[in-house]
Amino acid sequence: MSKQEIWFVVNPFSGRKKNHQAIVDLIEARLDKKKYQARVIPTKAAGHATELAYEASEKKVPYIVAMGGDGTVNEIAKALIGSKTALGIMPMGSGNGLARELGIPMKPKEVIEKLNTASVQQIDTCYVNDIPFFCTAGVGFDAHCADVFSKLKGRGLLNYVRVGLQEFWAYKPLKCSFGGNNYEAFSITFGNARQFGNNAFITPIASITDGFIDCTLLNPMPLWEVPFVITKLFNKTIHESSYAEVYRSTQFKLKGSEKLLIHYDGEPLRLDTDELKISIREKSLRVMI
Ligand SMILES: Nc1ncnc2c1ncn2[C@@H]1O[C@H](COP(=O)(O)OP(=O)(O)OP(=O)(O)O)[C@@H](O)[C@H]1O
Repeated sequence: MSKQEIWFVVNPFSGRKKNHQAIVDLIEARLDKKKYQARVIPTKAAGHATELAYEASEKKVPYIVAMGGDGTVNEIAKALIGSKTALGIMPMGSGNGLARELGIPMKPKEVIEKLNTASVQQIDTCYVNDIPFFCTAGVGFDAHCADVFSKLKGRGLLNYVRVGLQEFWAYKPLKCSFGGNNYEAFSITFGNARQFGNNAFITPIASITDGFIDCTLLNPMPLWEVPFVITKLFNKTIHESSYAEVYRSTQFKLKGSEKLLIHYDGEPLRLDTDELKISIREKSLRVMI
């Protein structure tokens, strides 16, 4: 059997205090050399991973592994939509949403073992306007926190929780019209996958292969209810909360009262429009599992 090319695209700045070189050494030592011919490529700047993924796809490289956090995964995955090149993930970030959703282990040694016997599956891709996302995207409190979080030096779940608690006090609900109703919503999240990352299941009954987008709208809640809602977020029952409204469709539209701040796979972005269209392209991304 001829060897198959596999590229490891490494974001050297991903993760907190991660030893990227030690993981590269582990890949060289443990990746099945009879099966794969590996190439390790560090990114030079934001956006470089997307260029490399387009190049891999054009050159018909069968596999490209994103070695980084959800930002790097998103950069690579968006270039592979509709391509024959399959995405692998070596999780290095703090959320690792898509990796967790696909059952990819968090320990590098176990990831390499899994890559050695990997099969390829096709998953759906969602879009917020024309921006692809693979786990979740949304507006409201989560987008606001993603924006605050992106300006911090510290990463990790603890910092997310800190930002969330700090921002809750001053947060003003999002005025918007959605599904024919006017809302002042705490947050509205669209899920291709079930979780934000960190095993926080915001759309817990979503499936990444069903051709549908799940939506969880959270209505404003008093502070004393927050611990109960957070518990539901982590034990996959937020859809049963009395503050939640859940919807499933192949398309959603939303109109805000000003230019919208969104997050897509945890990356914040201020749009130039007050309108959102969420859509889906079924089974459009090949992933290694
Ligand atoms: N060489 C580079 N120099 C500067 N920025 C880079 C480089 N390579 C990638 N990036 C950018 O770094 C951003 C964050 O990367 P990534 O999500 O992989 O790590 P992370 O922030 O540690 O993970 P998480 O968001 O899960 O905490 C990405 O949006 C990407 O554009």
